[in-house]
Amino acid sequence: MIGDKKIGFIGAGAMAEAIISGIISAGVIKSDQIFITNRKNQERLDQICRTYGIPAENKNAHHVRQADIVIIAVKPKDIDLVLQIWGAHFFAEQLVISVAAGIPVTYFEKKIDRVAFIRAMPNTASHVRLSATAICGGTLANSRDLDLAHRIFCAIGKVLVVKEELMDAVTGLSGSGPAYFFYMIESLEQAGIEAGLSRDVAKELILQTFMGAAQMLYMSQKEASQLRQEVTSPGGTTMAGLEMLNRYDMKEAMIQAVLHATNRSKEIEKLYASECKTEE
Ligand SMILES: NC(=O)C1=CN([C@@H]2O[C@H](COP(=O)(O)OP(=O)(O)OC[C@H]3O[C@@H](n4cnc5c(N)ncnc54)[C@H](O)[C@@H]3O)[C@@H](O)[C@H]2O)C=CC1
Ligand SMILES: O=C(O)[C@@H]1CCC=N1
Repeated sequence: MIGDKKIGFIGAGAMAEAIISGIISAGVIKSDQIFITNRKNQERLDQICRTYGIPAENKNAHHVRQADIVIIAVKPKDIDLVLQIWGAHFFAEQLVISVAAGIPVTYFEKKIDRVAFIRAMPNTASHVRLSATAICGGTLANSRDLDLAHRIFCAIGKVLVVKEELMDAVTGLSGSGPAYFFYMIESLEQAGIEAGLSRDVAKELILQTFMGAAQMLYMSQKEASQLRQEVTSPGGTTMAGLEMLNRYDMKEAMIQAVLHATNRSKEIEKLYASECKTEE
């Protein structure tokens, strides 16, 4: 799907691994088309290469620099160092995709003005090709670049092209989203145990219930609220359970979680956007 193009990863952490795992299993790329580098942690690089069949010689910063597409997957705090070290090496025909939360595309463009940048916000479900990814392009990113990014992320889930101003909300909702679900599952596991089930049984029941409910909603024309009502018999067990979720204001907790995460992304963005201005 992306032909013989090479993809280079700067950063070999959780998000890089999720993307690598997804694109290899989707068959969009062969392992030997992937190049990767990581700061300091050689063991981590070795582990990723072993797991995904990436040839040992591809763990090479020089090769990553030569890749057709470079995916920057380091924490926002490490972006500056990456741009310092790598900035001079990016070349005009390259497409650079950043998955860093909160870093505006203009920040990259101010530092390096000859390269097409795309900001992407996937999530770790890329691993299993079920990511929800949003992308937006910088000023030099043309439709061919967006199409290329679209094809990469489409292979590992759903892709939405959004205006950059929406990226913080995307980050707070679906970028961080898997963590909210894992947290709910952790809580439900504990609940199952307190209700008398073993951890294994509780986990199996919850997982199947989540997958079933998600699939039902996905396939149905009905709203979540309607499906919820169909589970809730008057005076029954679900009503008793939901009463507690309302008493402890679970809805408000979820809303605040997403808004707080969105604001955190905005804070990071402001930090970098203001730095762009002072450099003008
Ligand atoms: N983990 C997640 O669920 C998601 C993360 N992201 C974004 O992806 C980026 C990476 O996040 P994670 O993978 O979770 O972080 P991580 O900490 O697991 O991985 C980052 C990796 O980058 C390496 N690194 C740091 N500086 C480097 C440099 N100068 N050159 C090469 N490698 C360097 C670190 O050694 C580390 O292995 C972040 O910007 C985050 O906002 C986006 C969506 C979801
Ligand atoms: O927690 C974070 O900052 C990253 C961005 C989205 C998910 N993880």
